[in-house]
Order: sequence, then C-alpha cells, then structure tokens
Amino acid sequence: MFTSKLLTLVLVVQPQRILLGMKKRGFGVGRWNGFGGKVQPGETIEEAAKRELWEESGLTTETLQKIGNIKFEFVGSTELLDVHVFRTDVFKGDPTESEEMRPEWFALDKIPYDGMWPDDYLWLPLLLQKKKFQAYFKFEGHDKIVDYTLEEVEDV
Ligand SMILES: Nc1[nH]c(=O)nc2c1ncn2[C@H]1C[C@H](O)[C@@H](COP(=O)(O)OP(=O)(O)OP(=O)(O)O)O1
Repeated sequence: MFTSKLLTLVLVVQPQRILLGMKKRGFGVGRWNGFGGKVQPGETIEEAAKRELWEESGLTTETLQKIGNIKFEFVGSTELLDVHVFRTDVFKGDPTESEEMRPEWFALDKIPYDGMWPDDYLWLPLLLQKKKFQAYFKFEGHDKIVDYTLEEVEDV
C-alpha cells in the first residue's frame, strides 16, 4: 500500500531570470530548487506554498499560478511525494537567505540544471512557457530516473 505526502514547490520567474534556492539541509540538500515543503494540517496547499516561499526566500506573493503536479516514487519506499508546483511572476520583498535555502537569481539561459534534481530539466521548460503539466517520476536513489511520464494538461 502506498501512502502519499503533500508538498509544494514555487518558482519565482521574471522576464529574463528565475529565482532558485540552494538547499542547505534536509531533502535535496546541495541542489538548486524552487521553494517549498510539506503541507501542514489545517492549511490549504496554496497557503502552504505561500508560507514556505516566505520562510525560505523572504518573498511574499498573492498570485500563485497552479502549473503542475508531480508524483515521485522512490524504489524501495512506499511513500509517494505528491508535489504541487506553482509559478509566480509577482512578488514583494527581497530574496533573503534562510536556514534552509540560499536564494540566487539565474538568467533563463543559464539555469543550473546540472545542480538540480534530474527531473527538473524535463518540466521546468514547460513552466517557463506557462504550460501546465502532470508528471510521474520513479527514482532509484536520488540521482537516477528509471521510469517517468510527463504530459501537458489543460488544468492541474
Ligand atoms: N525530484 C524533485 N524535483 C524537484 O524539483 N523538487 C523536488 C523533488 N523532490 C522533492 N522536491 C521538493 C518538494 C519540496 O519543495 C522540497 C522538499 O520538502 P522539504 O523542504 O519540506 O523537505 P525537508 O526534508 O527539508 O523538510 P523539513 O526538514 O521538514 O523542512 O523538495
């Protein structure tokens, strides 16, 4: 029996650049990623996404765009990660380092895919084109994708 854990992931995008955070601890440590984490009891997925964005990057936003859903399976684990991916182009504040993340802007033609989760180069280009998507990735360890599906959808 599989259980599933609800997580959020927010990508902050401007016309020529994207904000990523270097994960300083926990799951995905050492990788550039969007900002996000676990949905807590009593909050909606969108509330969790805004809270995590604030906690990890110091930015606030009112306008999150639902853009993707990714299910991750890890060989040997019965817990699926159900990651709800959002994009925002409108925010307030200045990116600020937190205990969990060190934010940095990257030009859109210099996204550090080699330092990110290996699935990101498959779906991030869709997010940048504002195309909605649904995906599933099966990982062996944290570096190898052994199976996946990715499709554009009308609605997530
Ligand atoms: N393959 C993958 N590709 C990706 O781009 N993001 C992923 C990913 N797998 C997980 N994530 C994201 C989802 C979420 O935003 C984050 C993991 O959540 P957390 O930061 O809450 O994990 P932690 O174990 O660090 O939690 P805490 O120690 O409780 O803060 O990584």
